[in-house]
Amino acid sequence: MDNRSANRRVAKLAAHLQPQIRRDPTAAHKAGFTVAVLGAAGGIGQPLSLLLKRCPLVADLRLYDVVPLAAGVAADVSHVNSRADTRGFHGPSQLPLALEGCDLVVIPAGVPRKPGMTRDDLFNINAGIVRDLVAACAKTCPNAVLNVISNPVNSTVPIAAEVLKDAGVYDPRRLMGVTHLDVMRARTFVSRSKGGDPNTIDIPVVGGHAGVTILPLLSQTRPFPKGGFTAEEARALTHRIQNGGTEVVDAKAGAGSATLSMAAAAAEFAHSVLRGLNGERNVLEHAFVESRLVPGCAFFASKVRLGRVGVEKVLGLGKLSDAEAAGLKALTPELSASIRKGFDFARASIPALTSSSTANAGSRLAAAPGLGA
Ligand SMILES: NC(=O)c1ccc[n+]([C@@H]2O[C@H](COP(=O)([O-])OP(=O)(O)OC[C@H]3O[C@@H](n4cnc5c(N)ncnc54)[C@H](O)[C@@H]3O)[C@@H](O)[C@H]2O)c1
Ligand SMILES: O=C(O)C[C@H](O)C(=O)O
Repeated sequence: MDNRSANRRVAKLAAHLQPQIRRDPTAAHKAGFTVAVLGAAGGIGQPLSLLLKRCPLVADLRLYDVVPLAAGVAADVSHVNSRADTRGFHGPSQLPLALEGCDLVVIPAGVPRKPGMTRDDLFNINAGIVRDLVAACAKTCPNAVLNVISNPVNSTVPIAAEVLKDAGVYDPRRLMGVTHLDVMRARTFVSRSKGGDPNTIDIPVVGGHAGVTILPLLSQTRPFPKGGFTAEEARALTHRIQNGGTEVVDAKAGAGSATLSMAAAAAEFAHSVLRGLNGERNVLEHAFVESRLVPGCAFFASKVRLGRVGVEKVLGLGKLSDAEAAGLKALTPELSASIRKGFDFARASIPALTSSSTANAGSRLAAAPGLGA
């Protein structure tokens, strides 16, 4: 065979293999992603770090906390035999090192609820923690996807958005509040009461992440249970899903809130984000993101399609039952007020945060497409 026909055969083979390489989810894993957990020594942070160490898409895992235990957690997790290089960082001086080059930053830093508290009662402490951590992300890894777990999510995500805008690096596609635990709870409680496989049952949970702002759309359960839901079943299941967090807070009796189930939810959600960044098509999850779905709510949780840029598309709410439509109407004032509270806090405290970044404000924002739907 002469050189030219050999080259043609190689080119033909390469062209034939290329689509397979693109489709093969393991093909791009070779590079892997750099992921940081901020609050890694905490109740969520520790099991989340362990689960991320096991994630095949993570090549470099950075575990950061304000307490020195971060180093111990990293030493411990690093012995798990997976490819992710794992290092611990602690204290603000090491935060930029933890964030350098990150593709994804997961933020469970902050205080949890005790019995009798609402998530909003955490605002005074957690708002400042999230503001400062996101400011550090804006500076060191402005292109990273941020997954915000710290409560109250309905306010901390708007705070994060304002901080990113102030730094001129806001892209709504890369900012997500993690509401996946609500989806997991819906799958668990509905499949237990009505049958179905909790791994595959699909139940949209929309709105926000606090009490009545958590709105499961049981009428859209797929596969739909035989006989459907009676009004009483739908009411009881909705109530349980909305109060799943309080159920755990009360059961832990002052020792914290959901940590293990949340770590599982955050790890599963992070894995989906990385699958999207990795080029996998049609990765669908729920997240609290910038949205135009509901007037008055600049952020809203709904089904989203994840891709190479983060959130590729905010999907619609579908057809609601009468009870769900009433639930949506009822949640809007509370969610809207929580979002406004986050915006107001950020706007009031940002001038103290960064004076030099103000000149850049909006430069990237202007270029970033909004998340419509
Ligand atoms: N989104 C959700 O569905 C969901 C579910 C469960 C819990 N949460 C929230 O997650 C947060 C954490 O819960 P937890 O049980 O892990 O609490 P925790 O107290 O066990 O852990 C929090 C960790 O954050 C660290 N931390 C505090 N300030 C920090 C800072 N500035 N930088 C870095 N780390 C910092 C602490 O040292 C601690 O290790 C709470 O706000 C809780 O309400 C959200
Ligand atoms: O309920 C909490 O305070 C923690 C979390 O938001 C949850 O839903 O479990």
